[in-house]
Amino acid sequence: MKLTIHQLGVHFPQPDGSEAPVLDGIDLAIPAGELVVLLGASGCGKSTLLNAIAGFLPPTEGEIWVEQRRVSGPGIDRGVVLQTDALFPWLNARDNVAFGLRLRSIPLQERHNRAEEALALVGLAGKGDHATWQLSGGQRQRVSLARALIADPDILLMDEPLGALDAMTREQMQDLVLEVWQRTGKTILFVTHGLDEALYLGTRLVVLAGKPGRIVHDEPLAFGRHALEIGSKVKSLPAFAAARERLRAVIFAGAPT
Ligand SMILES: Nc1ncnc2c1ncn2[C@@H]1O[C@H](COP(=O)(O)OP(=O)(O)OP(=O)(O)O)[C@@H](O)[C@H]1O
Repeated sequence: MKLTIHQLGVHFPQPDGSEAPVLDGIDLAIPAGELVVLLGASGCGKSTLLNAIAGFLPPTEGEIWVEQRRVSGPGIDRGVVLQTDALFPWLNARDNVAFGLRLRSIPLQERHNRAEEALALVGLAGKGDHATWQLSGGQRQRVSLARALIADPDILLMDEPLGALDAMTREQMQDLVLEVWQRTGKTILFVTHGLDEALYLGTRLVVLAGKPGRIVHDEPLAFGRHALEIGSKVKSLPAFAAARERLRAVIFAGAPT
């Protein structure tokens, strides 16, 4: 589903009664099926942008559209995965995944079946009965991803979902994100601090910088599609290293290009 952001601005009220602009003049059109990575220095407003798209935060200015529907709050067309998994410790993996369906009064057997399907999609087939404490950090994030996928949202919003994982698990999870993206065709907006991660995953890189945050760079990427064929060897390609060096300069300069 196409996501369109038009002249988005977000201001936060300050203790002295003034308003601090955090995002300004954000224009972004994301066609269906893209995997857009959003990169930028800490505090430039990446999470704020994601929260506004999720409908958790009303924009001060501008509009957000999913196809022809204007975003005015959270909706099942947008699934969210955050850095901390926020699983319910009193529920097993399957019931954590199925929780949203329970709220929508979907019958037990259907909830169960759909949760098992979602768990299989993230590589956790047969782990539905596991308690959350039996799961590793990577498995917990897989459950979070399954929980976001179970409602079959058109758009997945992922805010540093791999940020708390160790390096090896993080690499495995990057491959999982690519696999899920390929298998489901979802439109994904993926926030990260990691330039290598951004290059490895994205079909497009959007860089946010400044205070208030603005889009200072936007370019298509091809490594993610290539990684689906040759895996992490993509990271050893000279073109990958060259892109990393060029984009590092763009990001550190924080300057419009
Ligand atoms: N609810 C809030 N009220 C006031 N200011 C806020 C609020 N939420 C975020 N901010 C401020 O808005 C700015 C952007 O925060 P945001 O979390 O969106 O940045 P970020 O790019 O995601 O940072 P990081 O990479 O560190 O997660 C920061 O200066 C932050 O302190």
